[in-house]
Amino acid sequence: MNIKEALRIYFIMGSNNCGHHEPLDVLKQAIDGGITMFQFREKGSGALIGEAKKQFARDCFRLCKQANVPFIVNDDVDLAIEIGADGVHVGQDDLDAGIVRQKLGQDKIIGVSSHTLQESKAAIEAGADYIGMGPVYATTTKLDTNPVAGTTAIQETREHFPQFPIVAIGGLQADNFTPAIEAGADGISIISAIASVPNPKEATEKLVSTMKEVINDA
Ligand SMILES: Cc1ncsc1CCOP(=O)(O)O
Ligand SMILES: C=C1C=NC(C(F)(F)F)=NC1=N
Ligand SMILES: [Mg+2]
Repeated sequence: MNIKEALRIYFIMGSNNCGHHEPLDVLKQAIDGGITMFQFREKGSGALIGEAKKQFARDCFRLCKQANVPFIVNDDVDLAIEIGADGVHVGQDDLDAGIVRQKLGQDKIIGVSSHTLQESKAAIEAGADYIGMGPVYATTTKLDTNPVAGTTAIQETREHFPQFPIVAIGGLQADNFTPAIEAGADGISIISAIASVPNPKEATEKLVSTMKEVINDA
């Protein structure tokens, strides 16, 4: 699969991000609306744990599999291995990407959060398949984000790594993500602009159509 195309509209969700609908209904609507990849990110206040988390992950994975949408697990490498996920996303304070690669093998997707050129270099050398950079704008979805970064770090990493897959994250909406793409991101990752709106399908369709205007092969 072409990772850059998978990064175009990368939906991230946990049960506590869903405002108006049952989580599985939100994911179904996002898939119907045209998301290109999904990250299962069950963390923060009220997050499911243990068997309930595992079952929710399996239910999300089933919806993604039926639609050929790659399914990535945030942080929890053991859960990813247990359910046969397509990959894992780790942050700077999680397992090193090199160790994750040893555990997952070559044919899985490994994403790493990066905030600086230095962190991007380290992630790329460790064998990451993509990096997530942000937060581009202010967000209340993740309470312990780094300071709002704008698109500078994306631009700097793009200048040093012209072809490496980069996805932007943080406060992204249909009406504000274009600068991140112009700075060099291959796609956008979204939580609240899809998960917490009254009509997730419609919101996703708007993101997809806007992305097509910005990237003509999207
Ligand atoms: C997980 C994460 N990492 C940096 S910002 C963020 C939250 C993005 O959520 P939203 O798309 O609702 O701003
Ligand atoms: C903190 C995060 C930063 N970036 C990404 C992604 F968009 F997938 F790269 N996911 C996260 N959970
Ligand atoms: Mg993490």
